[in-house]
Amino acid sequence: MAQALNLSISTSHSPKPLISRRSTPFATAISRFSLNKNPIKTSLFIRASASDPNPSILTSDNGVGSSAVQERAPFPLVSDSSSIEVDAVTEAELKENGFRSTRRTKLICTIGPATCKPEQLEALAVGGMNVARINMCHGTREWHREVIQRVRRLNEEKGYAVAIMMDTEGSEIHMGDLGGASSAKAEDGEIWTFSVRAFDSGLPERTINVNYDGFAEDVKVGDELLVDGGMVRFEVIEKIGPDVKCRCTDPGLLLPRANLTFWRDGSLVRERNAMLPTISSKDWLDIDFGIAEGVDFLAISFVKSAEVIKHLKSYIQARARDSDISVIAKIESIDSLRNLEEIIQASDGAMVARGDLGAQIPLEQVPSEQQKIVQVCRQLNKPVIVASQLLESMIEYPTPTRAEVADVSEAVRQRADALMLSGESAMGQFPEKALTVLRSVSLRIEKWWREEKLHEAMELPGIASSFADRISEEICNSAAKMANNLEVDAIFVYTKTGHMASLLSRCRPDCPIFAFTTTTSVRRRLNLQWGLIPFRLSFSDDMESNLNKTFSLLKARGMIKSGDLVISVSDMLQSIQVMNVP
Ligand SMILES: Nc1ncnc2c1ncn2[C@@H]1O[C@H](COP(=O)(O)OP(=O)(O)OP(=O)(O)O)[C@@H](O)[C@H]1O
Ligand SMILES: CC(=O)C(=O)O
Ligand SMILES: [K+]
Ligand SMILES: [Mg+2]
Repeated sequence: MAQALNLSISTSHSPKPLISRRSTPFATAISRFSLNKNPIKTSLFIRASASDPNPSILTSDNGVGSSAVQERAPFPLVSDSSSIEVDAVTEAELKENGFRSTRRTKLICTIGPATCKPEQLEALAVGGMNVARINMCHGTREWHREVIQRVRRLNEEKGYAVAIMMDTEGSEIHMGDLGGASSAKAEDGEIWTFSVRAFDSGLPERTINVNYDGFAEDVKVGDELLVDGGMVRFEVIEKIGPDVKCRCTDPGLLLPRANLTFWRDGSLVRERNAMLPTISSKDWLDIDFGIAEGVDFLAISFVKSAEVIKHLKSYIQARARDSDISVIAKIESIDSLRNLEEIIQASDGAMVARGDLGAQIPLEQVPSEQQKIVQVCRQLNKPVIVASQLLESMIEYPTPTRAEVADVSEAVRQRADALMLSGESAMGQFPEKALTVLRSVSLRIEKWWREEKLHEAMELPGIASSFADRISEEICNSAAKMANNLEVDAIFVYTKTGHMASLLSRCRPDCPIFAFTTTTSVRRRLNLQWGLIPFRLSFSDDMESNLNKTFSLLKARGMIKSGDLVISVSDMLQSIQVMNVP
């Protein structure tokens, strides 16, 4: 499709073009209609066939100079509005504040002891949690199953659409669980023992279990031991069989199962943990559990290569034939940075897991890696999550630091798909307040960027692997551009697989995207993607009737009103339609 597309304009019911086969640029044709203040209904049909590989675009405008829309197609008043499903929180938000102010950045909360009760989960759902994350590093499968069931129940009974993400433990080196204590303080100069021994009768004082049997063999006297990427530091002073004696050099709070890395001569010692599998035997059991429980996303810790993702995806496909669990690659190791593009290409999304990433590369390198990962994901059309320490101080305090707010703003400004709370929501004292901060900072920054038109246009390379996909991609790119130029209120997309919705999201248009999809699982998956408002709706191949149905259902619920300008696209009919809500 190297040459200019042929453009013709016709009424949608007359196959005879008004202006035939003229090479008119999109924008010119459209601006003619945008001047018209009568109800507008404009369609661009792109048709391609095997015999005619050059698609022709037919533009229909049955609104110009007449109120043809109402005359021709009176909209049935459907009283049964229950056949459209949307997240109750989004619905309320749309009713109160209209299209423009809906939040585009999605929010994920890690669920832990501070947020696992039904009323706590509901408070997070009301506060805008789009995805609940459970971390298999902590708690039992029973505990996690209970959380999943509570979230499901909330969705069913109260109309939320919270998706579930299960995060694997991965087989990096972790501390044990501190013998039941919720934390332990390590003071400067104290001597602590890190041991691979199993202690039957409780942990001796200042002793930490290590989960990796090779630990005592691998470390050397003089190595630096970093807990949680440097939150606490030790120096190895002596090895006695399975025990490693260390002196605390940077005091701080030790948390159960915190990650451990060791450094020698200023660089990370990775030979040994490079030998550990990305997905441990425990992880495989957890993954089976996740598949059985029907989680929406599997986040894989310490991914090193695309191979492991492909392997896992084929496993999921064999185990859960009808399910479409998305696999999210967590970028948190040196290897994952090295193989970034192929890992992201193989995955359904990625997470910038800054906690462990900051333990593997110098901290000052994390921001540029974050920006790069966000950019690669956007180019490859994969959702991206920015995670860890966004509001770390809110684990203890009710207000964030200015620096934390600046960090959240930067992730929103980069237009990451989603932001994630970890300890802030899992075990912090102010989970709801932390979520409120993410929400209000997202809204404010998104608004500022739209108003000031500050977003730089990102070069979006073609990613389609077939000609049909390429048409979808062109349609979405054009629809998003038109939406910005015409300042429409919303883009509607009718999509069975969610693909067209994600292509639109990738363009990061100024208006929200209403994504109509037929299945609950696709709808929940779209929850992770920037700017999408997912609805479940049964629809047919007849776009005219789909639109009529949608308009009446949404109007009946007060979510749109007459005169709103929308652009609609679908993956059944390759067309772009522009119209006022009748
Ligand atoms: N299910 C849980 N049960 C108990 N504590 C939890 C649970 N989930 C999280 N936490 C607590 O919240 C903290 C932050 O959670 P987070 O998910 O970021 O884990 P993490 O240990 O930092 O590891 P990861 O690198 O996998 O994110 C944990 O260190 C732990 O103390
Ligand atoms: C989220 C996570 O795993 C990390 O930041 O390390
Ligand atoms: K994890
Ligand atoms: Mg991690």
